[in-house]
Amino acid sequence: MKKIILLGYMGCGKSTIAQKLSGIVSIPYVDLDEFIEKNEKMAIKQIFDNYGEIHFRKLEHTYFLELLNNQEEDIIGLGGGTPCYANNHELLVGDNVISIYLKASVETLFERLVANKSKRPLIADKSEEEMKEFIAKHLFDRSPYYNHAQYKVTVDNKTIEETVNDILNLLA
Ligand SMILES: Nc1ncnc2c1ncn2[C@@H]1O[C@H](COP(=O)(O)OP(=O)(O)O)[C@@H](O)[C@H]1O
Ligand SMILES: O=C(O)C1=C[C@@H](OP(=O)(O)O)[C@@H](O)[C@H](O)C1
Ligand SMILES: [Mg+2]
Repeated sequence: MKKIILLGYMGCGKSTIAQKLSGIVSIPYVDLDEFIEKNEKMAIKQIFDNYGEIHFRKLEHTYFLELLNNQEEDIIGLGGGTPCYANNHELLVGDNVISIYLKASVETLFERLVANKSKRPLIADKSEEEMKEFIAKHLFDRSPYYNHAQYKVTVDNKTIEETVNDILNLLA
């Protein structure tokens, strides 16, 4: 079976949608960040704080490759930065994967991230004011990587169920 890969900016819903989709189609899922945390026995924030982002990006690449090659989970929720480092974007194309960019506007991302920033080292220390500008610039920089995905699903103003339905429609 092909691996279904969900990607997109922090807060677009990768972890939430991967879990929900998995429950509906009865295909096991794995969240790359959770997989890293479990294997490294450390929270993502701690990995950043203790060893720095470059170390995290190396781990992220290694564990992403491991997940692509395992036979266990066929739905993978990536971290927001995964496609943007270590040529990981090249792994989003090809016959063995179905890659889906969950596309969200700056407004949607901001709304979801203000309430959920503490575990995300890139924004944890930013004020609300700083965050909006940061997200806008960062999303612009990262979009070329996200656009390598084979499919795109817009998530603005959609419930979790509606986004999952859109994904099911494109998989059908
Ligand atoms: N319609 C929605 N779809 C997905 N997530 C949503 C939605 N509405 C609110 N959220 C919330 O947005 C937050 C970010 O979602 P998360 O799955 O952690 O994103 P990601 O893994 O892409 O960073 C979560 O707290 C989630 O509950
Ligand atoms: O965008 C990023 O660079 C990151 C996104 C996070 O995942 P989520 O997108 O699930 O928050 C996590 O991998 C880490 O904090 C770095
Ligand atoms: Mg996530």
